[in-house]
Amino acid sequence: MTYRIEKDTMGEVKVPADKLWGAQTERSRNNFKIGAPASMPIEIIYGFAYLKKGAAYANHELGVLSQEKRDLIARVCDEILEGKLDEQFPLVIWQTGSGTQSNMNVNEVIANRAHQLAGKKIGEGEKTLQPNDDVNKSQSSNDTFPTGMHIACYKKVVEVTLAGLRQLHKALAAKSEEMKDVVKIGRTHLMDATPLTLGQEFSGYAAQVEHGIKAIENTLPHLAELALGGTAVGTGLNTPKNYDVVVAKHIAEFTGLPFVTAKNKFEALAAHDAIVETHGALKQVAVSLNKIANDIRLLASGPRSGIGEIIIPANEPGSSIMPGKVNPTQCEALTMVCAQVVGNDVAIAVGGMQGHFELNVFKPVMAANFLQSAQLLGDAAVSFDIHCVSGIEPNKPRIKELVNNSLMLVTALNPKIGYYKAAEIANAAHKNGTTLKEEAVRLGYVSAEDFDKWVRPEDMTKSLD
Ligand SMILES: O=C(O)C[C@H](O)C(=O)O
Repeated sequence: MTYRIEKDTMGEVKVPADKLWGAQTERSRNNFKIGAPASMPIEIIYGFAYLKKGAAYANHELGVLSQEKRDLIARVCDEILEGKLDEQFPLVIWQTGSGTQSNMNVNEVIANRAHQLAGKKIGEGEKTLQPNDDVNKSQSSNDTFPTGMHIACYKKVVEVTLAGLRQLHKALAAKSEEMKDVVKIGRTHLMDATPLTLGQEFSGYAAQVEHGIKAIENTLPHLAELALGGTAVGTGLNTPKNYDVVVAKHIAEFTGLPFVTAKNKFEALAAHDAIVETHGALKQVAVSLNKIANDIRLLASGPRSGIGEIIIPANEPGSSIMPGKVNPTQCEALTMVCAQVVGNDVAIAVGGMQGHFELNVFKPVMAANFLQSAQLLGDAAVSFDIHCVSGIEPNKPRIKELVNNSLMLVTALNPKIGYYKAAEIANAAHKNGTTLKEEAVRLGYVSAEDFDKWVRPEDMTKSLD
């Protein structure tokens, strides 16, 4: 491999000649061989591209950066956002907790690429842009990294998570409507209970997802607050007047998202409660989806020896040894995602607890876990819709068999003959292996005609209508 020499305040560093990064990126590559190769999510780098471009525009607008430099920075940021420079960001999550090295990675790449765009060879002649003085002007890692985090996380939640959840919600609501007349036996404590419709059961799932969507949306105003302008400790040292408001305005314009400057920059640097808060809502969604997926796989269990009330799509052979076996694989994938999200929530909570004085230094791990959860939940919701929920069919004969057999239909007799006599009927039917009707008539508590009139599963589902 051929190298060129790059310099920083500590001296000279050999950098692969074909790469755009500089000395500080190379030091980080050498000093943090932890889980390499690159694990810093590219979305964070794209967040940086938005904010560096926004900073260049704000600095120019406020008179501290030339138009020429602004335009060069903006051109490189656009290239980053087009994905043209992805391989120039080789760093890992497990670096400085402020993300300084990733900030410098972006500064160095922008400076070197701008040098090329200015028609020069990297390392030759005076630098067109200085990474710290021009690209990082009016900034610190301490306010840029949280800004990049918020941009990346907000975009991911809106574009992937919420979009996926809305699709799944629609599918569950449609299934609920489609199966609104299918009367089935309810279960509480995993034991037979009174009847309800399959539509009612699925309406509960749809409502859970709807509440999850609202929970996420409720957190977005905090996530929309940007730390940029706080610089090193939140005071805004080395920024022109009004820079925080102007830079947030540019970032909002470039992203098309409602970003605003954080009301309190000290909070925005020292704590990442906004990340904890939105991820808390993602955890709520994971809890809901886990319950829904568990119910669906239990309802579909069998086909001969389980509950078997619904039929889920047979997407692939389930077993390498048992011919003809079909497994609830989408439920399994979804519940694994939920396990990961709940685990990520713990890592994020631990990270969020670690704000020491003016700076939280768990930024990269919090951002990476958040982005993973947001992506997985959105993707899994779509997959669960397409490959499972939309194809669910009720197994009507099995549902009917289980309803008609259920001892808990006896509950309909409570208002007619009282709880004790109804219990006597149920207990006798269970003990003797007979039907409720046989025992009700034999014990002389209800005539056959009244039984047929009073014990009607479909009527037992309607008290909420
Ligand atoms: O990199 C910076 O801008 C600041 C650094 O994180 C520090 O506070 O030491």
